[in-house]
Amino acid sequence: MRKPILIANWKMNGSLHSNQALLVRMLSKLRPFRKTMDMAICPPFPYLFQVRDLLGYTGIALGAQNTSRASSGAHTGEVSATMLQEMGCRYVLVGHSERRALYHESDRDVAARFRLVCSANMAPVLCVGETLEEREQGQTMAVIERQLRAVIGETGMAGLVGSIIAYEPVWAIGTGRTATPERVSETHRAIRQFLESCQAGVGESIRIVYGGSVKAGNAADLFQSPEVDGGLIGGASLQADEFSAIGAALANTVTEADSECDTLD
Ligand SMILES: O=C(CO)COP(=O)(O)O
Repeated sequence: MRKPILIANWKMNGSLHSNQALLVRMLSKLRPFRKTMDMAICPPFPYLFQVRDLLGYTGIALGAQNTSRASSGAHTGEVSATMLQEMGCRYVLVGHSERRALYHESDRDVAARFRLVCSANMAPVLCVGETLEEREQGQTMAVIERQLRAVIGETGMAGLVGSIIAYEPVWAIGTGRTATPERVSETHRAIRQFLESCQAGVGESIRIVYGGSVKAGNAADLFQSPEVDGGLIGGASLQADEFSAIGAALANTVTEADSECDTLD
């Protein structure tokens, strides 16, 4: 069984003061879901230390929003994967569509970052997804397969094991528009089938989460498909009540039998 995971991507938001207030409120609300799912918070780099301290022993993991494609050296302004690992990060987002579009990260750049995150013993969260234009041209899976192949070319299928894929249709990010639950489910299934065709077992075991305008009001519908293993949440992760309601919706998808297995673990 794939354990659900809920990831907060704060993007370039927050302050020392607001992070503290948000987390104090959020952590108590997320506490009941700790056994049922994995959770992670990805703040901007300068707040990693603060958030790590506030997360303490809650069982909620720390994540980063990106890393350098170089491992060390003369790369002013960059942050390496080993530094993030040293700071206590367990997850690192790679290939977010905002990085691809606004900072011109190519598939090869993303693949290099992915490899470095794996080498530093963290789990990459590989963001994939199509633009509206690509979707309208029926290119969704061609785009996603190209994005996946770049990573497979860099690490082989071994790199995918233990990583997470986030399906984030670009047109759904921060727009209030979500893909329909059916469409999300179909795309996640197609991603699994593609990975299974590359190596049996990988597609079925990998966690695929959905991101793009997930809110408390649509989370239950989006998470109802067994193909959807959780969410990567942007705007709604900046509001404690909204984010914890999304957590509750995800927790509700875990059957009693599953949670008994978890308790036995
Ligand atoms: O980009 C996202 C998460 O990485 C999604 O952002 P929103 O939830 O704000 O649409």
